[in-house]
Amino acid sequence: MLEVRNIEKYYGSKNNVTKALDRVSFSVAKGEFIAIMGASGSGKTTLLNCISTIDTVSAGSILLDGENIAELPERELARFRRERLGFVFQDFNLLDTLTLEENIGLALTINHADPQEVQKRVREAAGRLGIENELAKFPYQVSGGQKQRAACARAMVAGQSLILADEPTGALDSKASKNLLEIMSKMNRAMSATILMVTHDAYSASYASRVLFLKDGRLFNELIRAERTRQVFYHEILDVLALLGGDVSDVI
Ligand SMILES: Nc1ncnc2c1ncn2[C@@H]1O[C@H](COP(=O)(O)OP(=O)(O)OP(=O)(O)O)[C@@H](O)[C@H]1O
Repeated sequence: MLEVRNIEKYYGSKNNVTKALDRVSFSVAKGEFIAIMGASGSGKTTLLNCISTIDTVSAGSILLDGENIAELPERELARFRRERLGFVFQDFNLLDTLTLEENIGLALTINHADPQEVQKRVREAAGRLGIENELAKFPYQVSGGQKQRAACARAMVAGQSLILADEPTGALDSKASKNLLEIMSKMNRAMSATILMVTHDAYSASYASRVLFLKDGRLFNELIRAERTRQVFYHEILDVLALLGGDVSDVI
């Protein structure tokens, strides 16, 4: 469903060019849970920003459900993001003046969905994520973990094809992180949600079904979990990170 073909991304001008992505190619099947890892500056966020249409590629193409997103006209980008992509960011990105219920249903409301249908879908998603009793509250009235679960509900409530998560556990303590990762892997297994998650944390990555490693803007390696337990997979991820170099204490 997602095909990244030979993408390159340069920043800067003539005399001062940074090659952030260098001929990166991979594809993602529906229902995969993919983690993208790599040292600081390896291009993870740039890759996610290009896929989310927040940034544009310098060369190559990105196809989502067969559609080349680089060719989408500017005026269609907002709708494309709202309808096809779900976002989960480190800092939650919920609107402070809306309740969790309103936040989760925002994309549907903007699309003029029937209010009763919005309410039904929001409650269903909230129920799956265990925040059905928090819906009337504002973001400042709930915990970080609950905020992030609301962000996950928002990311899937409109039937978005792809959930993009950038360091989703970055602002959570270890208990809330574990809880969120279990929820994400449940969304992935039970609802076939397709998830692409950037993380520098091996523990978070061990919940994915496949891990892509970036080094200096290039794909360096990939690991597939297959039937291995999460614990075994976690140790394999640490081994690749050690190979990648850099400070291991920086990545666990
Ligand atoms: N807007 C920009 N202008 C110029 N250079 C940039 C810009 N954004 C990123 N870069 C450069 O591109 C490279 C990749 O950056 P990117 O943010 O994608 O890395 P990352 O792997 O997400 O790092 P981190 O883990 O620290 O967030 C880096 O060398 C960075 O300095």
